[in-house]
Amino acid sequence: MGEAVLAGALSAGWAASDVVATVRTEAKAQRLRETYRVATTSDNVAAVRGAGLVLVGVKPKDVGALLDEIASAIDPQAVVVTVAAGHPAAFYEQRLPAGVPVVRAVPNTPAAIGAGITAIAPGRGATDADLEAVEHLFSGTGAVVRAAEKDLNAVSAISGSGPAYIFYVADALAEAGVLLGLTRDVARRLAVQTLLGASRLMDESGEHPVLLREKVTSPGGTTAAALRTLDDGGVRASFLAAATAARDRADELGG
Ligand SMILES: NC(=O)C1=CN([C@@H]2O[C@H](COP(=O)(O)OP(=O)(O)OC[C@H]3O[C@@H](n4cnc5c(N)ncnc54)[C@H](OP(=O)(O)O)[C@@H]3O)[C@@H](O)[C@H]2O)C=CC1
Ligand SMILES: O=C(O)[C@@H]1CCC=N1
Repeated sequence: MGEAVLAGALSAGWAASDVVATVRTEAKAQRLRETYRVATTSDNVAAVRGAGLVLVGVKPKDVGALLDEIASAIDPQAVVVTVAAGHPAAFYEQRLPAGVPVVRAVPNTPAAIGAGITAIAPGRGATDADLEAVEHLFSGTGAVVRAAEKDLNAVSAISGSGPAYIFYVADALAEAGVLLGLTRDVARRLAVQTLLGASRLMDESGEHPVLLREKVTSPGGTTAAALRTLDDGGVRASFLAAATAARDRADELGG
């Protein structure tokens, strides 16, 4: 995720010479230097010293130790942005020097190709100017929306995890094609292009998904037979339960 944000920030006009990426292996350092022309270091404390904006991109379980490591080196004027799921802004505020503004962000992996959507929410001390700086950071990764912090775990359940649900559907659809005798290659291409085309149609037509679904579903036809089977299998209810499970897990990770 951190690399996707890095790529997006550079395409939004951030100068590579202003960025320091922290890494744990020389192989990764070399790849980032060669791909993005940014400086790299394995010293987190040195990386944050003097930085105007610090992006936290480690796993939720590693955030506490990382903050303990870097807190004393963070410039009081810096903005700390975090993409880690779950932890509330207050978790950061308790561990950082008083007054350091925190902004939480929930991106998703299509950010890597500039087609992501990121929701951002301010912590207690973050100003509108801080939010604008963070909006600019993510603008190269796709759309950016503002949300209330209390809603971020729900956002994470929909758009943060959402790409995984779509890949799951793509895989299931392709496997269905194989079941019906199509080659794997053809089945995969049919599934992927259908998801892409349907997504673009929703976006470009602006029509509600229900209306678009009705246009595919001829009375007494083949799609109606398929959709009844999905309803019988509880697929819609499973999506509701899945999103609820993701939101609850984010609540749990945040303690
Ligand atoms: N993946 C997703 O779709 C989304 C993820 N998120 C959040 O983004 C965060 C990262 O997730 P993701 O990118 O999937 O996970 P990754 O494991 O791919 O990325 C975490 C990175 O942090 C590095 N790292 C770990 N500890 C340290 C440390 N102490 N100092 C410096 N670097 C460190 C790891 O280095 P190394 O490579 O050496 O292990 C790794 O590159 C999570 O908190 C997650 O909740 C949010 C929205 C969507
Ligand atoms: O699975 C996770 O925990 C992260 C957060 C949202 C998407 N991936």
